[in-house]
Amino acid sequence: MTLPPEAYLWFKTLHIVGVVVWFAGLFYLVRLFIYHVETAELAEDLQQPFRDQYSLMEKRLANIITTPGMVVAVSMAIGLLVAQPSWLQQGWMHAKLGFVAGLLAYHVACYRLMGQLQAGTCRLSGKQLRALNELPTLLLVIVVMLVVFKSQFPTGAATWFIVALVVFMAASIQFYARWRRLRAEAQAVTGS
Ligand code: HEM
Repeated sequence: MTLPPEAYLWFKTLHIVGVVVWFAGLFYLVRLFIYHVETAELAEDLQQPFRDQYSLMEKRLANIITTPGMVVAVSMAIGLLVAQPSWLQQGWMHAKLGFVAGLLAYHVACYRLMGQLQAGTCRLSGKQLRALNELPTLLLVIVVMLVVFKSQFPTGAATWFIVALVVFMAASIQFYARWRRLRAEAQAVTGS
């Protein structure tokens, strides 16, 4: 079967739309997990109602936005490879597929975490979840660089860029954790 020439551009359009929806879902999902674990800081009588609400929001976000986004992104990517199989002979595509496998593993891990949160068995802290939430950002940057630069991937500059990004993310998480601790201490002193 020969595909019409514009099929490739349709696959690419829908691939990019799928990727945007998938990432929007992944970013917001782990943010909800953070709010979910931090319900432990609320007054006793508020904890369960908030947990129930976050569980519902997580389930809907994962099943109605995140997973459908992933299915569109991956199925359109398969369409792109069928329309142009020569991509599969290029090194940058092998690297991209490796990072996408990592992203799929992250997607599965989010579902496992969601189950643990709903069962009340999640042992991760808000700070650990904030660090986890940075992982898809790194994968996004690397995959977009691969697909844009392709065989001209600037390995040296890209490595420095990724290292700077990781340092910036780690520092932001540490500063935010410290700010939260100081704010909690100040509130305990003033009783507000
Ligand atoms: C299932 C795995 C994937 C495969 C097999 C795949 C394959 C492809 C192919 C063949 C193209 C067309 C390249 C071109 O025409 O220049 C493309 C474009 C693109 N992909 Fe993917 N992709 C996958 C997953 C992803 C993911 C997870 C992201 C985002 C993190 C992503 C981001 C993009 C972007 C932004 C473009 C447009 C690049 C451009 O037109 O310059 N892809 N992809």
